[in-house]
Amino acid sequence: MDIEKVNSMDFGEFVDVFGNVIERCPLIAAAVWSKRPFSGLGDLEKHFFAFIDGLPLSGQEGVLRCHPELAGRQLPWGRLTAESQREQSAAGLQNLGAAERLRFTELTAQYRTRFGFPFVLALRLSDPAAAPRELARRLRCPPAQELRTALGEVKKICHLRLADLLGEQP
Ligand SMILES: NC(=O)NC1=NC(=O)NC1=O
Repeated sequence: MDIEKVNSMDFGEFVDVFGNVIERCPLIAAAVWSKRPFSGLGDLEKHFFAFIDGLPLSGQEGVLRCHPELAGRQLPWGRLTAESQREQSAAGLQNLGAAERLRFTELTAQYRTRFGFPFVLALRLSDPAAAPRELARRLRCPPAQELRTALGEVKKICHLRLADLLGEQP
């Protein structure tokens, strides 16, 4: 899809297409629509990122809380979105061994207890086998720093999903 097509979308079509580039946060696409016309992928994603950066702390934490836990567990509030399903299964997290899955589950529980939101990692840009080590490292970070790191991962996921939708190299 080219950027002219994006700029020609009405509100409903735009939110249908871009509503999940930030996991389960269609409001962000709804807000970004009013920033059209976009000059390209970079301009489009700049508006998604700016919306996140402009949120109050509660809103930024809310964006993170909309992300599914890793390790491919079914969510208490329903199934994974198609994008998350693809990203998590491609990362092989659904195939973790029993011991790995237990360690990962324990770490994600400690992480959520400490920070109040799930561990977010752009799986397509990271070595899945290193995910538990990355989780353990970030678990020790100060909350304000970890919030910034986690939002950075949300932006990486957003970039990849936008690149997919526009048919561009991520
Ligand atoms: N908690 C997460 O990191 N979730 C995810 N990372 C991805 O790359 N896709 C997800 O669903």
